[in-house]
Amino acid sequence: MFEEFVLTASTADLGEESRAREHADAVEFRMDLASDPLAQLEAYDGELPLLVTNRASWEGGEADDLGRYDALSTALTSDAVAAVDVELAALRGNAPEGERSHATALRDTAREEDIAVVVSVHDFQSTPEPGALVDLLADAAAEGDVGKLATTATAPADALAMIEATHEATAAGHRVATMCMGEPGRHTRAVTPLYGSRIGYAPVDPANATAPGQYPLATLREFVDGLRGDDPDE
Ligand SMILES: O=C1C[C@@](O)(C(=O)O)C[C@@H](O)[C@@H]1O
Repeated sequence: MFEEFVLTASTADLGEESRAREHADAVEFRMDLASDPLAQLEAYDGELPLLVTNRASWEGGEADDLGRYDALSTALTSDAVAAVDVELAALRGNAPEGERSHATALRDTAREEDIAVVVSVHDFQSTPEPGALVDLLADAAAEGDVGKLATTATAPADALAMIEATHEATAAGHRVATMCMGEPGRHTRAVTPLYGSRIGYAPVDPANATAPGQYPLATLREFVDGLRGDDPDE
């Protein structure tokens, strides 16, 4: 997974998979936003592979912090799960007590099961300058199979910084996924795949966006394929 760009339908409801199938390559299952996520996983009989995310509260999610690892470990036993998201701060140990050992053990389990590890970083306030973004991407990519960075754009220059950092990190050999949150950075979701970003996130139904500035799934698919010049009939 992630040899090429993967468009995920980001959702808390696996029942949406049938509607996502036409446009998405995978589903990001936001376990922290879902009701009874493990029951949903057990009942899942969709076609799209799953990226499971159980975002910690200290990183903008709603999961019970250390408790989320139990649910993630159970999720990794599901055949449908092809990738798991882990926060860089958890792996690097500058997160709350106990995170590092849990995150490392989860990554070990994922590797044993041949499940890809997406190591993520979020900045809900701002977008640092490109050099700092490249450093974050290099750190995240070194800890897993893909280093993912989502920052908040408050001006067009922030979007430009993210595009530049995507290009530089990819040119340096790091496998990354990048995007800006917020209106001025919205277009980065369509454009960074041209510079190497490997994952896109979009809601099937715009009312259920999992981050500010996401395009609806069908729209992002059209933008990414259109900018790449892919033939829509193929
Ligand atoms: O980390 C990410 C990226 C994201 O925050 C976005 O900006 O699209 C959406 C989240 O669901 C996902 O886990």
